[in-house]
Amino acid sequence: MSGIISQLISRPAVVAPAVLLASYLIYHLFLAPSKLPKLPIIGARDGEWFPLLRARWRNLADFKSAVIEADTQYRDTAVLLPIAGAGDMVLLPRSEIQFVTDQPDAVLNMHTQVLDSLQIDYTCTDPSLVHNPIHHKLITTTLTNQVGNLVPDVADETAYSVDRQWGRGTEFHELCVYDTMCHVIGAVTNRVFVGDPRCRDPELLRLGMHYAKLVPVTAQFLRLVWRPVRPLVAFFATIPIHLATRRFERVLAPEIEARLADYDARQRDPEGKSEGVRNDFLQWSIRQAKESGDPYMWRPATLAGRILLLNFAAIHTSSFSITNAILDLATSRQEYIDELRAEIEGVLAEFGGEWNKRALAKMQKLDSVLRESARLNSFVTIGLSRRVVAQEGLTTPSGVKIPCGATVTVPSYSVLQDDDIYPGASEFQPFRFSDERSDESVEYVKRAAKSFATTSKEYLAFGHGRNACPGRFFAANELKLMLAHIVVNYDFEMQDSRPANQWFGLNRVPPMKATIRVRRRL
Ligand code: HEM
Repeated sequence: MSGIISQLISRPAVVAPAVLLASYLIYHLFLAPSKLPKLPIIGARDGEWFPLLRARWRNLADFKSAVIEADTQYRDTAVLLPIAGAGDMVLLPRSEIQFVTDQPDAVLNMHTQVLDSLQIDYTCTDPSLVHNPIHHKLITTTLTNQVGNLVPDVADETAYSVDRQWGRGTEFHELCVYDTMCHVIGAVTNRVFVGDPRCRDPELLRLGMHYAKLVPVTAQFLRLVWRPVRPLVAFFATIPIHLATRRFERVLAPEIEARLADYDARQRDPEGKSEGVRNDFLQWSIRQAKESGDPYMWRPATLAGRILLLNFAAIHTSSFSITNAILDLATSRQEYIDELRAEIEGVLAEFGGEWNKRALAKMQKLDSVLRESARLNSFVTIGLSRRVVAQEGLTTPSGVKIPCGATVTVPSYSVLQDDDIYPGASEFQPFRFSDERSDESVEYVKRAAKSFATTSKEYLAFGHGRNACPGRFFAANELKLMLAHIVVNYDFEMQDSRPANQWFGLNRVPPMKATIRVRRRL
């Protein structure tokens, strides 16, 4: 064996490329001059070798400490936040949050950042769907406008699905909050995406959840792989994603084909009956695709691919939010639950027992519980991550020059946990925002700005500015209906302490194995 090795290293044809490769790696890993500004490096230790490299891995392994170090030591200055796989980001101070949201897309670009952080060209079976995300327009326009009309469907699916997951037994029984709520969110959200009965197809739901888990994990792994070999590694690493996508397309194909045939028949006979036309995302997508005149847009695979992307954007975010809210309530005080229940039952009685948009808007305590829980537990730890795309770079108000290609971000976690902004910030105060909204000494516009879906530079759970989450108005209504159904129909066995959230790379997620004991109310 040692003979073969010594033969190999004596051959110039082997040694020369090996030396070249090693030199390339050493140069790029350790010696290449950084184009980034000279700023304090979060996670680096005084006097140590290769501070940037070590900080990258240290920060990835313990991101909470990185975020806290940035906040406690450099609250008012920009710092370098190196993270293995995510690059060396420039974390701007909170005083520059508005500056970030004010920048046009031609200077700071969210889309370019998303393409890279999710490794879309590898992880998406048809990347053109993300490069041309026409479904976003439907979220901000049709979905948001239809939130009121969708309330009966969402309420119906919520009742069906929660009862299936949590049961109707009147004795206390234990269940895993995250697992059960993931199913509920999957079914209710897909009721709005693809309608009834497809939203109850267990295979469709399983694939939606599976895909939503696979994409971020695979993207995180790929970002750690050296760029020149990434296409090869991605070819194998993304096989499960592509299989899940193809299966999802197959499950949804019969529905899409039937609807396309129906759409064409209606177009041929515009005088014909219009009843029976669905009011869900798939139907809006078909109309949008047909109106575009581009047959690629109405291929069943394209339409199904867009629904799968929506599952990715909606399922985890919403499941985390509702899991957190339930855990917060079940580990708070019975009086809070009684007060919340009284509000829901009172308002519902005013509206003749019928769920509608106006009734939901009146339930300000319910809204406050969700906003407070999202504040306390937001999965967004650093936010508004945007790529500098202006060739000349970006100069911040404090004079830091950031080159084209770098990524800027802001300290969401630290802002959402700040005692000066939210007194007693580490506590769950369910009616924090409804109390502020009922303070009539404050002008109306300011009070209304405390509703769940309203973003600000101090409330970043949905991002902020032009690129803030477009699905947040729908999500807020869906989660309110869901929590209301649970609070009115189930009792919690109160727990003394809340299981802690976990940090998973850059994100903070609820304790996914946490259980509670519930019973159906008589
Ligand atoms: C409680 C649930 C949700 C939370 C906490 C949440 C949070 C977020 C956040 C933080 C962003 C990034 C914003 C930024 O960087 O400025 C985002 C983007 C996005 N969200 Fe949500 N989201 C939720 C539900 C939904 C739902 C239900 C949908 C779809 C119906 C959706 C669709 C999207 C899309 C498409 C984007 C990307 C926007 C873009 O690329 O411009 N989200 N969301």
